[in-house]
Amino acid sequence: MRNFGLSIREKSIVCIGFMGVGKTTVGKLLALKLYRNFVDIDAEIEKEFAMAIPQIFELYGEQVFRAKEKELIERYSQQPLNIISVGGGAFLQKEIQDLCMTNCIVLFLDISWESWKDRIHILTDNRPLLKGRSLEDIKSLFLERQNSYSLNHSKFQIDNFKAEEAADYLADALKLSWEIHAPQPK
Ligand SMILES: Nc1ncnc2c1ncn2[C@@H]1O[C@H](COP(=O)(O)OP(=O)(O)OP(=O)(O)O)[C@@H](O)[C@H]1O
Ligand SMILES: O=C(O)C1=C[C@@H](O)[C@@H](O)[C@H](O)C1
Ligand SMILES: [Mg+2]
Repeated sequence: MRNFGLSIREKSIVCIGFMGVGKTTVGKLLALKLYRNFVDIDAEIEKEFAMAIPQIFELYGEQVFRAKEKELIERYSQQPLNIISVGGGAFLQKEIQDLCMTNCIVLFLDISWESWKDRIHILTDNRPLLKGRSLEDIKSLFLERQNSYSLNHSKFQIDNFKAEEAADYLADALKLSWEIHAPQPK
């Protein structure tokens, strides 16, 4: 699909960041606030395979998962007016970075390691890349991954925000940028 000519207001918004920072939770709330369609790429992958992510990894392997992740992001990133939450590993693929940076507004949701590690107990079950790994190992992954998220249009530090507050913060920032970029009357 070609989307030449989409204005900044029409472009889809993509939430990136490490596993568990709140892309799905905050993205869903943001979509409600902006009256947009919400797409969670992990959930779409699960629908396509009709199974949960840990089973996809186990049965088909990570490469197959990554190929489907790219295919779906390619589709949704070229549509207008979506709020898209991608998985924590999506930006490891350069093609995905390029697709999102070109077609969408990319928001990096960030929290510090100190805040993140308090969440670990609610995350490990559904995330195969966390399961069975030591805290030290996970910290290394957390730090390694930061480089892939450095390509973005805006970064939001959301450590101290509840999900609802984080969504307000993002919505306010987006509305402000849309006002700034609004066409001026002649
Ligand atoms: N702002 C927040 N404050 C506290 N807990 C939060 C916040 N945002 C999300 N959570 C909780 O953290 C957990 C992970 O959130 P979520 O699934 O949205 O992360 P994610 O970034 O989409 O992760 P993934 O990359 O694995 O898809 C959930 O249990 C959610 O309720
Ligand atoms: O960070 C990652 O590599 C992943 C994050 C999750 O959102 C899922 O996409 C999957 O568990 C892999
Ligand atoms: Mg998610």
